[in-house]
Amino acid sequence: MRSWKREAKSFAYAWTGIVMAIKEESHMKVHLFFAFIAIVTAFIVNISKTEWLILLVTIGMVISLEMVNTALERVVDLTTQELHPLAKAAKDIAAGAVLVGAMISVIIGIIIFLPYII
Ligand SMILES: Nc1ncnc2c1ncn2[C@@H]1O[C@H](COP(=O)(O)OP(=O)(O)OP(=O)(O)O)[C@@H](O)[C@H]1O
Repeated sequence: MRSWKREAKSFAYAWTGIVMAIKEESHMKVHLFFAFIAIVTAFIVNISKTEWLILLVTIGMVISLEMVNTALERVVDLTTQELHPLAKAAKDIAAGAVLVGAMISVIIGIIIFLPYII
């Protein structure tokens, strides 16, 4: 069984990863900015409990996808410094996953907030 000390260390490493992604990835700052705007707007227009749940899951999805994409970029760069079609495919597909998540989040944002605004 893992000790509490080891669990705490793993948590600290994961937290370092979050901080690193925010510091090093400009896209992370963009996602966090829009998440902040969405959360402030949600408080102002007083969305329902279900809408809060959907909003939080959506924010978590986009930020997590961006972090996995960042990690994958690092692994690809570690694997090869050369230009390689597989490196390009891996990076572009992972970036595409973030784009899918971001587009869905925009649609969800419109569905949640538009009725409160119009
Ligand atoms: N080793 C590589 N071989 C082939 N194509 C690559 C390689 N590294 C990056 N690319 C491609 O070059 C383009 C630009 O990549 P670039 O390295 O500028 O950004 P990124 O690493 O994908 O993301 P970021 O700008 O967030 O660091 C992308 O289409 C990417 O897939």
